[in-house]
Amino acid sequence: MIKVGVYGASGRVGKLLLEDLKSTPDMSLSCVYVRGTLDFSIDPSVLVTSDLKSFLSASDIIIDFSLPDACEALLEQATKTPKPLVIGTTGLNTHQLNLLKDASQIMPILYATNMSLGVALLNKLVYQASAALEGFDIEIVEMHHKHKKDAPSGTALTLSESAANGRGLNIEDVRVSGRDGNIGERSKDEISVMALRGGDIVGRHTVGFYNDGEFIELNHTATSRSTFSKGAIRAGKWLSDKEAGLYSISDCLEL
Ligand SMILES: NC(=O)C1=CN([C@@H]2O[C@H](COP(=O)(O)OP(=O)(O)OC[C@H]3O[C@@H](n4cnc5c(N)ncnc54)[C@H](OP(=O)(O)O)[C@@H]3O)[C@@H](O)[C@H]2O)C=CC1
Ligand SMILES: O=C(O)C1=N[C@H](C(=O)O)C[C@H](O)C1
Repeated sequence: MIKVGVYGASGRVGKLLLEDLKSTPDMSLSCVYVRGTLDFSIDPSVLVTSDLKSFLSASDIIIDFSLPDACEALLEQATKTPKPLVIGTTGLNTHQLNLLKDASQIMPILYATNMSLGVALLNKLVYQASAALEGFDIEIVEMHHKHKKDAPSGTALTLSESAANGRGLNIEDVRVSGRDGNIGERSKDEISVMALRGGDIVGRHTVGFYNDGEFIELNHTATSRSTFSKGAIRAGKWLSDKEAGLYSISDCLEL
């Protein structure tokens, strides 16, 4: 039985992880980290703690869906108490991403901005389309619920990297994240990533390739947040016996 610790357990995805783990063979919830008081009931066998060291020690693997600063604290403690980590938190800054990479030298870490099978495939398709559709303008639009804090979404940023890689470009050189005012014509290589927020949209990503006379749009829509929690649990099972290293969702899905 793989003992799972959930970080961000009171959140939208965290709560689903607790539910989904109940029906997952070979895995059980061992521990949740909470910084305040728990406002829902939980099996008394599960350790509820606000001490990161105890949290890590009580689990065989950790699944994290929290916020960037919380993820940073987890990574810092994990370097002293290493465990396989499935990280789903988005909006990490450069320092936090570097911390994650460094930590992966001493423990296996699977970092995915989107845990769904569909988006993992979409990234491959975007890379191929970007390489094949020379001269087409690439524009990415993402839509999420009004509570989402980071923008653009981690998924959209990863998709923009796939698109840039398909063209042999560095995304940092070509990404545009907003247009307003008398900005002039679109430049040839720019890849725009635009964020819309509203209501309860779980997650929608469209990558468009636009040319004179035709365009193609590749779209993925998550209709249930369970897609992410189930995907993270699948990733955790896969990661539990891996060597230290940084893994992607494509590694886990063998895409
Ligand atoms: N990779 C993927 O497939 C997906 C990634 N995400 C990402 O996962 C993250 C969580 O999303 P979501 O569940 O919607 O967010 P929520 O805001 O609903 O949940 C955030 C969780 O993190 C906890 N948290 C916040 N700050 C801290 C802190 N400083 N220390 C400890 N815990 C903290 C919150 O606890 P508290 O109750 O105490 O505030 C809460 O449990 C986001 O970054 C989101 O973008 C979301 C969906 C899919
Ligand atoms: O915050 C969310 O909800 C989501 N966040 C992830 C992201 O930033 O890409 C994944 C998913 O789209 C939902």
